[in-house]
Amino acid sequence: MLDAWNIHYRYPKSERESVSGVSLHVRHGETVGIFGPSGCGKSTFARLLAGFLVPDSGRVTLGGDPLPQKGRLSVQLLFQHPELTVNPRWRAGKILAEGGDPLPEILDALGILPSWHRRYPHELSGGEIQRLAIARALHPGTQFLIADEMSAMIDAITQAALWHAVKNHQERHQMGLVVISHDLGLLSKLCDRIIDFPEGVALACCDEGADYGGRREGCESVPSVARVAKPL
Ligand SMILES: Nc1ncnc2c1ncn2[C@@H]1O[C@H](COP(=O)(O)OP(=O)(O)OP(=O)(O)O)[C@@H](O)[C@H]1O
Repeated sequence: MLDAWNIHYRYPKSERESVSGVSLHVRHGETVGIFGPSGCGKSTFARLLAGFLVPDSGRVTLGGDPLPQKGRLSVQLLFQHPELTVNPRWRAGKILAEGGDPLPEILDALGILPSWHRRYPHELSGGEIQRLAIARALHPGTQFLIADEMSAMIDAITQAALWHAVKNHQERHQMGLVVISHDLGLLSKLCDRIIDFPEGVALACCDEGADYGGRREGCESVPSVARVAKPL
């Protein structure tokens, strides 16, 4: 499991906490959606969950141990703006190889063409760079993937193809998936459960035909998602 235990985090120049007492527990093979208003700390929490930031208090564990500091990251994070996560001086082939040899079926599923390999990021579209970032992140060694507004800037058809590739990989490798999005429709299609951030209560049960009009009403509380003690 990937576990966040009562996480608190305040940015050095900020007077208030951006994440305040959040806990989350994600199982292998499970997809958890995170939904919440702008500025409530979702992206900060994603960075904490992936080990990009270190909590002021609380802890993140993977299989009960602290997140590994060395080697290939077992928890991968994808952002809305993939161009910020690739080295602009590297060709696409080198970017892809950064995460180990990319799986041919992943390249195929994501529609990554061999002709892209010699191009620099500025010679690719935003959607094409996002495909590189996804291919780099999807590796048999990736136990958990955190997708922070990964497909927000992508057209609906490409978005569907990318999520299809991610979900196929998840099924094959029992990867845990955390999806952060403002799009409740997308979350309802992808996720086993959705939580309302930062309160941490179950927003909806993702049964087929679930009615999101009722929001919190009628949803079972999810014991693995603790309530936040203090709202932001
Ligand atoms: N580097 C930073 N330094 C100081 N404060 C920051 C920094 N990054 C984010 N914040 C603040 O932390 C709070 C949470 O930001 P965060 O980006 O995590 O929210 P979010 O829920 O992901 O928002 P959105 O849905 O708009 O992407 C905000 O008040 C933001 O201004």
